[in-house]
Amino acid sequence: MNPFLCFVLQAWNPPAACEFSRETSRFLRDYAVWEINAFLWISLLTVTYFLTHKLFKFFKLWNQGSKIPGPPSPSFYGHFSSLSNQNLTEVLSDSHGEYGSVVKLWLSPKQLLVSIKEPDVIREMLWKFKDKLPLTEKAFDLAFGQSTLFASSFDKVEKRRESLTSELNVKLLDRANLIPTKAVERILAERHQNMPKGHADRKMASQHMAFTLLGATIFGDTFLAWSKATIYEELLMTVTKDACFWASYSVTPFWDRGFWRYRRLCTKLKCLTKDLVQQCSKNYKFNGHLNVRDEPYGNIMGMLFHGCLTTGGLISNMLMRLVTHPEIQHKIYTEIIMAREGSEDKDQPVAEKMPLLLATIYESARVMPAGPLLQRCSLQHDLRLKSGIIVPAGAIVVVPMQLVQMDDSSWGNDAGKFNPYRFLSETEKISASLNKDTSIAGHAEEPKGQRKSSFVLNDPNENAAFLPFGSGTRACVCQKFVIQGIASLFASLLEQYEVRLGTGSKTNSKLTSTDSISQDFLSSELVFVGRTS
Ligand code: HEM
Repeated sequence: MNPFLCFVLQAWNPPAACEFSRETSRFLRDYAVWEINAFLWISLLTVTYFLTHKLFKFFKLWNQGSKIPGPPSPSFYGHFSSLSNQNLTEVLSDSHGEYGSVVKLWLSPKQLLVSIKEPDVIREMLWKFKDKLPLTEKAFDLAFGQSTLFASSFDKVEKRRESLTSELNVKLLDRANLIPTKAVERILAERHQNMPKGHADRKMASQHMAFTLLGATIFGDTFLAWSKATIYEELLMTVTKDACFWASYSVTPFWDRGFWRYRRLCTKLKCLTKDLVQQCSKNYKFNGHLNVRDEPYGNIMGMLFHGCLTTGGLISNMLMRLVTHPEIQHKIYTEIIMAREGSEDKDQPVAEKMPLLLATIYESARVMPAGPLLQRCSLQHDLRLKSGIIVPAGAIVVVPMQLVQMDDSSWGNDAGKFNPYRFLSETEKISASLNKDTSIAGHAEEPKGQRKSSFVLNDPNENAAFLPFGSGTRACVCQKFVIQGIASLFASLLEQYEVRLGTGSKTNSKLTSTDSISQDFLSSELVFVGRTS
């Protein structure tokens, strides 16, 4: 009989009180032993289930991973140690060369990396795989707080992605066209103040331009008058620089003083963001992205960080290409002047009328993508690709951007050269009066005096290997908006200034050709020479 029932029945027999107290203590002891045993059994079963499940997942990953082609693991710990010495893109390039378009590498016994190089398989994967690596979400959460835009799981970001896409690409697109003029004026005025001779460090100047451009477009004119913008920019960059480091701890390092110092900087950044939003809401009626009642500040800070880093990178790369290809810079300038003359509203350049400028932006994004890899993972399910390869749940799937965007089979023999004309189609018109030479270095010149070549811009996304903004379910929501903003920025900038390389700039001595896309500037000082001076 159940000991508890015995206890209840005996409690109804008052004469046996002494016997009863002995019985009671025995009962309580038995009951405690019984409870402890039950608890131990349940714990044992739970731990066994948990470990078996982990072991099962581990063997499944090994089994399915071993069916994907790739170099053999140098040790039980995988390729990770060799990757730290060698560049990951180089290792992937060698592996793809030897094992085909889908290859695997073991990063650790439990971490499988699958790299895909074939554009059609990449498109398929980027549509099917909807989750991103949890580490990215952890870093964003730590630095900026909860975000519904940069979370790992697609379910968490789906709704906010949709609303932001329509907001940015419709309502803010007009502003992206208008604001840059004011932003550029502000940027150049600041630069004149700080550097009277027009000199500027390329990377710093690009980051600042991106920050001002994004801030002014997202927050309106008030941003340009905000007194704390400089501190905010510095703090944003400091906080984001260390986010991945602190997020890489599997147990939050509460014992580390550095961690608490970092947390204090994050709180300061959040306070400044609140201040900015409050300042701006006095002048604008915000909905969607700045309606802080239902929008976490994490989204705003995350957008500013990602936007500044990527847009700054693209602006910097554009400047580098323009100074090393002055003939293209000159042609873009001519294009801007012609677009201005043809436009009814002289203050508003129309980006569509500047195909060469747009093509130069696309080509700059192709030759130097914002990051080395596009990453995805499937948190729950295995995924079968059309080729028959099964990518097990939990594997990290990557696209090596440099390899895909420089591949001869997708871009032709000149894939390794900077050539914006690859995004343009030529339409020939006979013209005796206009006699402009539209060729660039490496292109056949046309007989002068008879023809005028004009160009139309092709849709760069027609080429499946064009991926600077990603593709598929988690693609960047701002492609249209960013391209428009950068085109307007450069239209204003190049109309007023010619950009040249400063005398203090040092290029990588191993690479001498100006056509080499991998040419790197160890330090690059730019000079902005006023067109009217
Ligand atoms: C030159 C500028 C930019 C580049 C090159 C760029 C590039 C990218 C890339 C490569 C991704 C990942 C796509 C993928 O995995 O398929 C991404 C995601 C994203 N981008 Fe951008 N981006 C730029 C600017 C911006 C700006 C200005 C904003 C917003 C203000 C923005 C918002 C986002 C968002 C919200 C995502 C996350 C989408 C998700 O996880 O679902 N991007 N971007």
